Amino acid sequence: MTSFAPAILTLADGSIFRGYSIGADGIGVGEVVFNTSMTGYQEILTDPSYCRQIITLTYPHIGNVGTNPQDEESPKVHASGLIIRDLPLLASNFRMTQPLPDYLRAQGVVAIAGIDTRRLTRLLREKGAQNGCIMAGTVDEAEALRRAQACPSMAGQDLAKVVTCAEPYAWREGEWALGRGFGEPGEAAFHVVAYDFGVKRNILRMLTSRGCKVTVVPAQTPAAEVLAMQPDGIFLSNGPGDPEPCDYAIDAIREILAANVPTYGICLGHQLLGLASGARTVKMKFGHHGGNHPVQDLDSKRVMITSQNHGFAVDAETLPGNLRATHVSLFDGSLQGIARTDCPAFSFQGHPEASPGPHDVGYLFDRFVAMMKERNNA
Ligand SMILES: NC(=O)CC[C@H](N)C(=O)O
Repeated sequence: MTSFAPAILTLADGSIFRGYSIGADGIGVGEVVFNTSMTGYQEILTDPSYCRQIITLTYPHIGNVGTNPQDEESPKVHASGLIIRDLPLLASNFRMTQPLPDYLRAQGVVAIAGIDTRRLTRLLREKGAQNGCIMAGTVDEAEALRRAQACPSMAGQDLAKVVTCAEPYAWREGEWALGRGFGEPGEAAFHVVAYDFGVKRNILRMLTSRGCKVTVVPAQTPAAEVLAMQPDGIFLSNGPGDPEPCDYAIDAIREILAANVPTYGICLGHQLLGLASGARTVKMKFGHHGGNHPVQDLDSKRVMITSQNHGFAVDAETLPGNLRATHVSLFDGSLQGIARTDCPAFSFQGHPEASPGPHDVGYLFDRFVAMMKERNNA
C-alpha cells in the first residue's frame, strides 16, 4: 500500500486546507483557479495558459486514466500545482504510460488530494481568484501562508514571453493532411504564421488538418519579419498572464492589421487583437475555466457549448467603431468574440480547438481558411 506524504494548501485570505501529496515534494505558488471540465486533466495541466496558476478541478475523481504522450498540449506541465478531491486507487487505460502521481513527480509539480474542492470553489467564486501556495512533503503552515500572501497578482504580468518558443519552427505533425480538398496532395493551400504566446498543439493540428502549412514564431518576433515570410494568414495564440503589458505583440498586431493580412486570434490572441484595435481589457472576478460554457454567436443566434480558460476579458464597453462584437457568454454576458469591420481579422475568447472540451466552435477555423481563400482569389 502506497503511503502519501502530507500536503497543505494556503490561500492569501488566510484559509488553510490540509490533504496529502500526490505529486513532487516542494512548494508551488500561483493564482488558484477552478476548472469545471469533467475530462482532460492532462491537456489542462500542459496548457501553457496556466503558467503561474494552481488549478483545482471540480470533478472529484482525477487520475483514472493515467497519463500518455498524446494528450500533452505542450512539452510540459505549465500549472504551478494541482488540487483534487480524490485520486482513484487504480489508473487504467490502453494508452496509459504513467500514472498521474508519477507523471507529476517526474516533472517536479506539486499536487494535493483529499481537499474539499467544493468548499474551495465556492470560496473562489465568492471572493474571486486568490493567490495560494501548495506545500508538499515537509509542511510549515506559517511559511505556506506567507508564500501565498507574497505571490504577485496576475494583473500586470507578461508571461507570454516566458512560455514562448526560443526559435521559429515548422509544425510538422499531420502534414499528410496538407492539400486535402485544396491543391495537389501533399501541397499546402495556405501558409499560416502562428505567433506563439503559449500555443496549444491542437490549434496547430486544427490548422494543418484544414490544409495550412504552419510556421510558429516566438512572441517577440517583429511584424516585418512575419510579413517577410509572405503568409496567407496570421494566427495569434492563447497564452498566460495579462495581455496589457505585451506591448511588443500589440505593436506587431497593429502593423499586421495595417498590412491587411487575414488574422485570427484565440484567447490571449483575442485579447491582444482587442488591445491593438483600441479596446481595453479587464481582470475578471474568477474567470472562466471549463468545458461547458454556453456562448451565443450574435450573427447566427446559435448557442454553442464551449471550452474556456481565461481570467481577463476584452471590455465590451470599450470597443472602437471598427470592432464589432460577434459572440457573447450566456453565463455572465461578457464578450466572447470580435471582428474588425475594416480589415480581415477576428478572434474568439474561448477555445475552438477544445482539448479538452466540446467542438461546437470549430467552424471558426473554417472561417479563417475561407478568409485566406477569399483574399488569395481577390
Ligand atoms: N487561455 C488563454 O489564452 C488565457 C488568456 C489570459 N492569460 C487570461 O487569463 O485571460
